[in-house]
Amino acid sequence: MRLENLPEEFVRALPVLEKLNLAGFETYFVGGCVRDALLGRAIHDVDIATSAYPAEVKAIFPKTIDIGIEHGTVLVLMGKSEAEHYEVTTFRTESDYTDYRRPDHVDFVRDLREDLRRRDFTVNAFACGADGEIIDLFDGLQDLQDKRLRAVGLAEERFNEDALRIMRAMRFAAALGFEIEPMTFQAMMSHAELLMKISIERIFVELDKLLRADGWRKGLSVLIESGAWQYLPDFELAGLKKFLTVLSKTFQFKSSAQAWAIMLAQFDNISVKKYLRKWKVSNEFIRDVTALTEAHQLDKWDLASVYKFGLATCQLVDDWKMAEGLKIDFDRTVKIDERLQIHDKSEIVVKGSDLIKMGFQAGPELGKMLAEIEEKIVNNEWINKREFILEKISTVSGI
Ligand SMILES: Nc1ccn([C@@H]2O[C@H](COP(=O)(O)OP(=O)(O)OP(=O)(O)O)[C@@H](O)[C@H]2O)c(=O)n1
Repeated sequence: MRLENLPEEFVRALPVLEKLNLAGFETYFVGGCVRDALLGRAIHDVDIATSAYPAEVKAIFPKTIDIGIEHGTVLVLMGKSEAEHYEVTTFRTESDYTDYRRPDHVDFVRDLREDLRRRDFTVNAFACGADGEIIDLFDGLQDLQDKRLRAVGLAEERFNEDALRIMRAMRFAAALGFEIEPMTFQAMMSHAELLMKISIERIFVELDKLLRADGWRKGLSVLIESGAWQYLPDFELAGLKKFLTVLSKTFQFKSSAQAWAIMLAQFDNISVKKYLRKWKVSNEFIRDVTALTEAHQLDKWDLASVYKFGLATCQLVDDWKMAEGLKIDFDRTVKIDERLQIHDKSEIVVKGSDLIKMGFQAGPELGKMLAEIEEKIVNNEWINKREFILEKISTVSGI
């Protein structure tokens, strides 16, 4: 089968393939980009695989960067400004995964088949030549047509090599709307425990992508049915099942923080902060999820709460509450935000130094005064104008 119209991302990368081909090396587009091209989906990264060894790739292109040379990957810089760059990886086999996540070493090979057979799923194991010809050694095209996710070769072997693939399977089921082929699913169940060997950061990335996918309910159902949920930090079966039922049928998460906040809201008695620390996510992410969780507990927005959480967070909470079946007045939230004179402390025209000049002592009293000014401005009791505020302060404090 031939891809008649190469996607624009492939066309741009063609000079890389052509140069390598001309030098006598077999070279293909591989992996997820070919899958997405066949499905007509957006292409994120264009991955290129070649029979040329890294030193040979480097000899062909004037500008390269060694980004993972021990794994056979060289970054090739193209175009006038070198703005375009492509990962070019030598065909390789990987041997002995004693830790279930990283190969003990990789061997470079000249044979494309060797490279493709170590890949996770048949729909991720295509190669596509410069002419658009699809190489499909494992019946991936049939699986693509039947919307089936199937491991390449023996599923147990693929999951033993890298247990993260168990999470990838449910993520692809969610993103592509595919069913997981029974033998592959069996192997997911029997190997789920290996997820404990995988770094929590990598698992987070997959679970997060799953939640952001159109078919997140399907992905979560696979997480539950495969038993894999038991190997994620303190996951609760009852909470997960509830999560599948509390939102309107067609609901899609608008941000990762929103997805995690809603999921964790279904778990009994957890501290969001403590819980997310186990996932080793950034402080910023913890802050975002905590804010959504807190804001969700409020009944109605007012000037102070819209100021505290910010319009974007309030709108995500409105969206969440609507999905829970509540009647929401989205305009009201915007209008409250529009009535705010400031959206951040830094916008207050009077500073601590002004108060010190007026005779205030630096210290807790000054802090209290500044907080009071902020509160009065937020509630529109005071105008955020210098003379107005200074006048008010001298009246209040008698200075
Ligand atoms: N644990 C993994 C990760 C990746 N791959 C192979 O490497 C390719 C590229 O991996 P990656 O970029 O992580 O995923 P994609 O399949 O490209 O999907 P996406 O870009 O949507 O994440 C995959 O298609 C697959 O062939 C694999 O076999 N096993």
